[in-house]
Amino acid sequence: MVCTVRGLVKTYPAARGRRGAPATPAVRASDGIDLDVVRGEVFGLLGPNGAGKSTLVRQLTGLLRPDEGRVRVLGHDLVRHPERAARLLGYLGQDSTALDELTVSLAAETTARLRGLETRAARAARDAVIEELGLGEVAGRPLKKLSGGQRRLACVAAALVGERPLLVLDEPTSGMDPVARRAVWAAVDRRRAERGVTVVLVTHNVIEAETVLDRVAVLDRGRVIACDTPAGLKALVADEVRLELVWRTEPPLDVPEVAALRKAAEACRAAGGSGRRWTLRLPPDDARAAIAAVTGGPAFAALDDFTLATPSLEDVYLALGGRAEGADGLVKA
Ligand SMILES: Nc1ncnc2c1ncn2[C@@H]1O[C@H](COP(=O)(O)OP(=O)(O)OP(=O)(O)O)[C@@H](O)[C@H]1O
Repeated sequence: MVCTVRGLVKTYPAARGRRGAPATPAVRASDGIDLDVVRGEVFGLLGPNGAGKSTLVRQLTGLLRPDEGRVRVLGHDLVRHPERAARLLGYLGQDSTALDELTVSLAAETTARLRGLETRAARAARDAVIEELGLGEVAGRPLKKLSGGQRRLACVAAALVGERPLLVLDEPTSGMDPVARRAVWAAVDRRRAERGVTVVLVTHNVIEAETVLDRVAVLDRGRVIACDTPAGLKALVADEVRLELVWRTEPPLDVPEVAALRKAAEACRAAGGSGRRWTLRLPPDDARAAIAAVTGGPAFAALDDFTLATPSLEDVYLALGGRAEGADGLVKA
């Protein structure tokens, strides 16, 4: 086992409001979390904004001390010895400004040196990761002068450089274009395949979650509400399909079938079932009947588009009772 978490509890204390700002209540951001991550797997943490994902990974990396519970990484107790984390894992936080003044090249080289590589080895590792992530053109520029996506990519390069048996990446691809995202996932996958590196990954992006992750823990309000393979999680909602309807302007609610569907759309409001775009989760037969109703009758003129899809992790998340406002974040990211 690379990483074991038992009974993890972390409460951020209440804060008094200052200068007219409202007081904030205490938040139990980790509420009794148990997790086991095995060697060589890409383990995802999925959940809405504020679910407690970053709080969890910051405790996994020794940066935040839990109130209760145990964190063991590669045999080390990181609650008692948080300083050991730096030797064991490569961490990419949500916003990393520490490297801002350095050039991409120096950021990678310095990190490699800090991880114990000799000068020559550090330079070789630097060149390899810059090439691997397609950063060659911007290698000589300081991070603070790069675009958001390039900057993030440079931080990924620094997180990956050197040989760490565990990588903890908090939304590594946020703000990146598809080419950069693909390069990051390929780099992660290569480390897993060639070196047996284990990866713990926070992501909002459901598509990514389905393609790169071996297992996923779904977090909600500081608790793990499900943990399985993407396929295993999807089996939870296998008897449903997702129907999306897009209306040209206002939905024709005077058509009885449409008015009836609105109720189902509101039940799925979390996924955007209001306004012009409706998302419905229905048993296959009901979805077929709904399509017949909106494409065959007077509603058709008002319909712009529709799609029918098998369930995604997002549907699983909703079926598990995830919060409405969070699901949006899951889809967009
Ligand atoms: N330093 C802090 N002080 C007080 N409360 C905090 C602090 N950091 C996080 N929180 C609260 O703890 C909860 C969990 O936050 P956390 O950042 O772990 O969530 P997250 O799942 O990573 O969210 P996101 O997807 O938005 O990054 C939230 O309610 C948040 O407001």
